[in-house]
Amino acid sequence: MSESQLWDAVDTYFATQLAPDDEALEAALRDSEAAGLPAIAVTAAQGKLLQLLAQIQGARRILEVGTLGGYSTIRLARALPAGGRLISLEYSPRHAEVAARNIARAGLDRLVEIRVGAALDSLPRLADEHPDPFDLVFIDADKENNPHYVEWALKLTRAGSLIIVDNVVRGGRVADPDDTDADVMGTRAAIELLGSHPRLTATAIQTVGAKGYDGFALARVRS
Ligand SMILES: C[S@@+](CC[C@H](N)C(=O)[O-])C[C@H]1O[C@@H](n2cnc3c(N)ncnc32)[C@H](O)[C@@H]1O
Repeated sequence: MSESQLWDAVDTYFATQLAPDDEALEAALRDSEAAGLPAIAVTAAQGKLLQLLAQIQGARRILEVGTLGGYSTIRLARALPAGGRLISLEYSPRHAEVAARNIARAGLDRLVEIRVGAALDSLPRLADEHPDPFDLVFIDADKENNPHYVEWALKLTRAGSLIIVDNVVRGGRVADPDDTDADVMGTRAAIELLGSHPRLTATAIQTVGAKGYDGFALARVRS
């Protein structure tokens, strides 16, 4: 068995025991695949981690950047109490359409709003509405804009809010200062911002699993 097959087998075991997909999550993945969306949603175990983090956080308001087919959106929205709210920003109208159906099937459409467009256009519009602060922000879209998304997350949160940035390892390239790939540079800039910003305290964790070698960063807004 190769290393990645082993990671996959252990992830499947953990997901089966601890984070099994129910009908709505399975259908979300199935319909996303049928609609030709890329298979780049978080894994089952990661989705459950997001749900647990939102629950531990007591999140009532969640902002997501990057909806895809709504798999992570469903996990996050399941952590919300009645009357909670999740706003998810998605560039692709096609992805948003598939996600909206998946979210409705999961019975979460009253809690979730998908806003279509480039997130860097949607975020200032959202800020203009002076929304109540978000308790958790999940950043999982175009990686080159990660530092901008962290900056916007800071504007839209409160002391104690949690900011999660996904896929920060870039196959290990994040540690290479000479790498000029836009996603790597965006991710490095986000990590450096998380580390240097006076209002944030953060860490990042490397992971292995069904999606191979990956990782995420976690930051708490401290003031
Ligand atoms: C990795 S996928 C999100 C996966 C999803 N969070 C999940 O785990 O189920 C990234 C998504 O971000 C969207 N995206 C890419 N660039 C974007 C942008 N500038 N603004 C908003 N969404 C964007 C892509 O269309 C894609 O659907």
